[in-house]
Amino acid sequence: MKTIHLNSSNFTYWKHRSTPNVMALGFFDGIHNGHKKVVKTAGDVAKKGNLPLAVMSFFPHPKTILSKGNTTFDYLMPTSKKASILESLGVDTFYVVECDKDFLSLLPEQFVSDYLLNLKVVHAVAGFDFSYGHRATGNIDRVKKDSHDQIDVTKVKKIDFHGKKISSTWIRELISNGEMEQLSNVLGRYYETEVYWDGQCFKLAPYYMLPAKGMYKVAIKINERVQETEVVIPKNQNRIYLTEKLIHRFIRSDKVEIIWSHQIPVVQEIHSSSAFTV
Ligand SMILES: Cc1cc2nc3c(=O)[nH]c(=O)nc-3n(C[C@H](O)[C@H](O)[C@H](O)COP(=O)(O)O)c2cc1C
Ligand SMILES: Nc1ncnc2c1ncn2[C@@H]1O[C@H](COP(=O)(O)OP(=O)(O)OP(=O)(O)O)[C@@H](O)[C@H]1O
Repeated sequence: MKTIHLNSSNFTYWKHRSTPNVMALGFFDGIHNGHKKVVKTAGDVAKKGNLPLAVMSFFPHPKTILSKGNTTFDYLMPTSKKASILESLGVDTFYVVECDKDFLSLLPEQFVSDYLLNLKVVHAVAGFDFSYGHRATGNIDRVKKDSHDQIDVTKVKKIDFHGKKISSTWIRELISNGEMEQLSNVLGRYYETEVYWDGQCFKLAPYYMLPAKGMYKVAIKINERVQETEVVIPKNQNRIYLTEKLIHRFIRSDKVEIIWSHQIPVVQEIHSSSAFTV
């Protein structure tokens, strides 16, 4: 899979290199079951038409631009992690459009002509609630008309869990409440974060979300070796402490992933001093 970071300076270059394709549209933070359905639907259309499968996402998230940096935005995963999951879903080209004020000001019809038609999209796939264009007034039903019938569309129906729409927003809420077990049901897999060892504890790599303070059952993956253990996140600290000495000695450069299983109820207040370190 090729990941292409599109911006106003390189757009013409990539436009000339694009070929007719089927494209799935959306931000896709966390790649939950709803997102997977959208990408798989686009994949089926691509296969039928013998066309490559593309995904278009944006960075940073439109909300960070619209709030003029006034609200913090918790990403579920960095673009690189999104890319590796999309690759596993059979995506050929992953476009990440640089999101800025000018991009967000595009009228829906401009977005269709400048981005979709120019990148030779012949079929666009998005969920029932995908919005785009100035004041978010564009929707997938408009794409066909705005492209003068050059782009066919498929709108994916709502994927829910026990009646509630699966969304990145809901997943963020579950993480900030430490509801990791429920989160795995909604996400369709365990939440995974990359972390790094600072000599005493783990710190979260950028663009991942730290669960609420508490004790958690996790699996720690180091260079493909997986070990189950428990970790503690103390109050008001962006740190993750081990509760037992692990045989493995972490090196600062180790690529470590934490796979979050569930929260363990604890009676007393958790302080960092109560957490052992290796
Ligand atoms: C070209 C383009 C222009 C957009 N302009 C706006 C805008 O003016 N106002 C807005 O609230 N959202 C705008 N959005 C954001 C989308 O409506 C939507 O919120 C975004 O794609 C992220 O999806 P999500 O909020 O479902 O995660 C725009 C998106 C695109 C692709
Ligand atoms: N539960 C769902 N069922 C069907 N389609 C979905 C679902 N969730 C998202 N999509 C679609 O997947 C694409 C990417 O969605 P987007 O990133 O906006 O996700 P989201 O989970 O709704 O995010 P947020 O909670 O931030 O609004 C869009 O086309 C969107 O319509």
